[in-house]
Amino acid sequence: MISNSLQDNEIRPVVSLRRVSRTYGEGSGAVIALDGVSVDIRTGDFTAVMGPSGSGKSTLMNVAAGLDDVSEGDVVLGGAVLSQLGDDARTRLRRSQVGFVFQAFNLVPTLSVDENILLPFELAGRRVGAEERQWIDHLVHTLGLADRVTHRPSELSGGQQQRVAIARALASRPAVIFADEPTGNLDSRSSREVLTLLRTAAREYGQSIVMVSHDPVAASYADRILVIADGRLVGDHGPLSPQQIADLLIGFEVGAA
Ligand SMILES: Nc1ncnc2c1ncn2[C@@H]1O[C@H](COP(=O)(O)OP(=O)(O)OP(=O)(O)O)[C@@H](O)[C@H]1O
Repeated sequence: MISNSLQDNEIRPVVSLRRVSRTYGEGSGAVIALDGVSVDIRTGDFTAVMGPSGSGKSTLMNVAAGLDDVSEGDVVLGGAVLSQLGDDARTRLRRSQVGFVFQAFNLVPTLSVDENILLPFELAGRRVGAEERQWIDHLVHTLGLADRVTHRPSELSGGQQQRVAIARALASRPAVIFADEPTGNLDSRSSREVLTLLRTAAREYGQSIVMVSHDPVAASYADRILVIADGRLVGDHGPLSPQQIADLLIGFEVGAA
């Protein structure tokens, strides 16, 4: 059963989806990627979004982050209804409220580690204040990147590159970070480091994180696990073990067949 998360937590959710549908294409070729999804993403939670391939996970992330439009329903991010904002206002809101971590790291190859981490400030046309600089230095140290700040991404391991991407996402303290398969390209040791880091960011810094993943081990680090199948929200769980998550997903793969 899907719990009513508003009752579970009195703090305002960081993102709310209200009866959100997203259809791609038209007529007989139309694909319903999301079908009437309502969910509150709780502030300070590390939330995993799971489901079979093609179930709508990336679409959910893209509409929740304001990267894609909804066909029906509303997304409320940082107190604003995204569909009521023009493109510029939405871009500004995204820059100030949202951080991203992707499987492909998305670091700028010609910039150093430090410059990559500062990129969101550059894009927002903001100067880094003294307190922010302290926070970034703290992140760089905590993430074991202190002796790498002048290096280029190509000089780092995959795990180190992903840590830079996470430092960049955390640097401006966005309201929410969306991570799409953040450990997809990493070996198991680097994956564990990155997942521990995301969990620590939620627990110690109150950072809200939404992670899309196929991997039951990755999702076992989360506080909450949402399961999507055929564009619908079909499960909403507290922390589970990798085995419990794998069993859940097998149920949906079989159910969908
Ligand atoms: N731009 C698009 N145009 C047409 N169809 C799309 C588009 N984006 C997604 N879809 C379709 O919408 C459905 C949901 O796709 P989505 O990428 O959200 O699934 P997913 O759960 O993230 O899949 P995967 O785990 O394989 O990445 C799929 O059937 C997909 O083919």
